[in-house]
Amino acid sequence: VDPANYFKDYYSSSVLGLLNLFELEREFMDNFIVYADVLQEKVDNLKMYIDSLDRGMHENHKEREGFVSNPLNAFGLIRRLHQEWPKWQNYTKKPLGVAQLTAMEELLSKAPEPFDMTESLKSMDRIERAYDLPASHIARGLLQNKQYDTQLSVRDCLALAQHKYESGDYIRASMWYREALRHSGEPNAEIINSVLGNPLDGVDLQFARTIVIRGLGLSDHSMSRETIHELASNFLNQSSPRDVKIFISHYLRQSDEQIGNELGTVQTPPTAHESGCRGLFPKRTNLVCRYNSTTTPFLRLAPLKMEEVNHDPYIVMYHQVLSDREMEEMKQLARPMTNGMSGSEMANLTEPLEIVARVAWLIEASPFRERLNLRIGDMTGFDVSDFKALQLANFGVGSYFKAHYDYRTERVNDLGVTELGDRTGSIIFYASEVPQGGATIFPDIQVTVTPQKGNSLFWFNTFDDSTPDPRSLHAICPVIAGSRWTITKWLHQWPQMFLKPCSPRAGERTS
Ligand SMILES: O=C(O)CCC(=O)C(=O)O
Ligand SMILES: [Fe+2]
Repeated sequence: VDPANYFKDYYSSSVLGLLNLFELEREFMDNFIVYADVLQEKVDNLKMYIDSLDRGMHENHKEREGFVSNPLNAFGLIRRLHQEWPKWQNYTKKPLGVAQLTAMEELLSKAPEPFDMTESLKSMDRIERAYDLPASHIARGLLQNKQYDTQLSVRDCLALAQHKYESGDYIRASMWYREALRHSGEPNAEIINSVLGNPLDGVDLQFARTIVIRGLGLSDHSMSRETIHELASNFLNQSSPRDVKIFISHYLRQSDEQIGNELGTVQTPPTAHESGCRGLFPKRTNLVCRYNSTTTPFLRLAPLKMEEVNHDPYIVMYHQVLSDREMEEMKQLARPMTNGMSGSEMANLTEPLEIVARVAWLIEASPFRERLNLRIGDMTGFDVSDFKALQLANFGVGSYFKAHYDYRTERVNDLGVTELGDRTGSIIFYASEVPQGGATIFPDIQVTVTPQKGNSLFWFNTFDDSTPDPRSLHAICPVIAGSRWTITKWLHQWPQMFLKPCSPRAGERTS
């Protein structure tokens, strides 16, 4: 596949793509403003001419007769209509801002396609669910405990409501319809709606339908989707618009009374995965920080600050092992990045992706790569000289990596590195701050690791006897805000033969 086709026109999965879109909108607005100015100038000119005429009011017949009886007025009248007005009429017809109109059309041909729109709806949904954020908070710019000074518009809320409705999530759909109706509306809504259409047209009916479907679904689990939708349609067909309004306001009053409930939006207990992302795992105690000055001779000179994250399986965080300069260097090397799929493959996906992020492999030697590999060797004691490539990843807003194992599975076999043996250990460098979300979690052992810029996380995926340790299951929670950069390296089994000899698993030791 031509790398140019990877993800080429899709903006939604990375901050880099969104920056391009931000530029696109700015350029569009620049042209829009010039176009509006040109129009304004024309309006000003037309008014100026009218003002300059000073023909007088001439309210009644007698006054008008007096006016045309004056030879100067009569002459002027004839000459104007013969000579001037045709020219002004021509002026009104003159095409305006043609260059801007063309530019705007060209810019819009690069606007996000439906696929991008769907992806960003899915991203919002992922964030909403993973962190159980109430629609009322999101709409007002409150994400977890952080208040942003941005709000969603009525149209934003409705697009989200419609998406939930279409994906069969009637609980969240009703929350979002509710937010749309509760919205105070935008200034100049009347003028804007005259162009865009009134966003609230038909919303009452759609909201009522959602509430009815939701109610029916909750009350009788045996009913099929078709039956539920049919019953809802029958009910609504018998209702007048007034009935619908009353029905909705009754529902709103009722759910206002449950507003205290809003924080626990959907009343199902969180999965281990969700608990991890929400930071709900029990706090660890007996873990320690220490300096590692023994792995290699180098560390006797420059000891590393290590924080034990988990004893068994062993997980450790190294503090401040990547400099700001190196992080910048890495981002330069990371272009162009792909998600490994072509746009049309992405668009035809029916299953959720395992990973939504941009990834690049550093295959070519560079001083940066050699330096990092040396450091990894120093930190972990692993020999990485047989597999020098580094993986760079950028996770944009809403991006995630679903729970997976790094040891040999179908997925890893595909990568053709199996001759080096299994991925005994994994190490990642957090190369950016992630303001919200994007934790690395190990749901089975209840470990959540918050990315900290410049730090590095190392863990074992296999037992000492090199068999897979399923407790190494891990995932990346959806990024809520920020751009998450990482460098990943898998540490393979065979090159470690003499550095980390296999030993029997603790439970199997016979003596
Ligand atoms: O970036 C992370 O936190 C983990 C990355 C990971 O699991 C992987 O690349 O296999
Ligand atoms: Fe992984």
